[in-house]
Amino acid sequence: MSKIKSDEILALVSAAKAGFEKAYAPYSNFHVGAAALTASGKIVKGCNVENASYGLTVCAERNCLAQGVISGEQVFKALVVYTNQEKLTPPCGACRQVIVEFLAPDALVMAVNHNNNKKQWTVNELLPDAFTPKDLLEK
Ligand SMILES: O=c1ccn([C@H]2C[C@H](O)[C@@H](CO)O2)c(=O)[nH]1
Ligand SMILES: [Zn+2]
Repeated sequence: MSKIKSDEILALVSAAKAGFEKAYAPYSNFHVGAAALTASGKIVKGCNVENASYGLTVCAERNCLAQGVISGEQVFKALVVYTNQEKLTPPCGACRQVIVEFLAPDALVMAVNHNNNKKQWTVNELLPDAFTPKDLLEK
């Protein structure tokens, strides 16, 4: 597991909570925020954005990483997911694949809730034997 400073974790949790406050989830009423620490030390955030055409919903984690890419960042050191659920929210399968694209296998992914309960994984624990950009290089 790559080491992230405790003040960076605090800042990530606070940004993920700010993302959570912006969630657009009128259909599920399941609000999610996410924040990521970029390789250059910036923090980007996201929230889930649902749609009347339910399948078009985009999770907080993917919106967060897309926001990072839009702001010029393509490498992230950690990702935090914030919900107000007693049971901590792990990234869904689609998000795990996108996380693998932009975070190293030993990077930190953490779920946190309104009670400050926390659970953490490495990227590799969330999606072992992932299909990655490297798999595209083989002929
Ligand atoms: O890790 C997760 C899990 C779910 N959701 C969203 C998708 C949908 O809007 C709602 C319920 O699945 O929560 C996320 O944003 N991240
Ligand atoms: Zn997801």
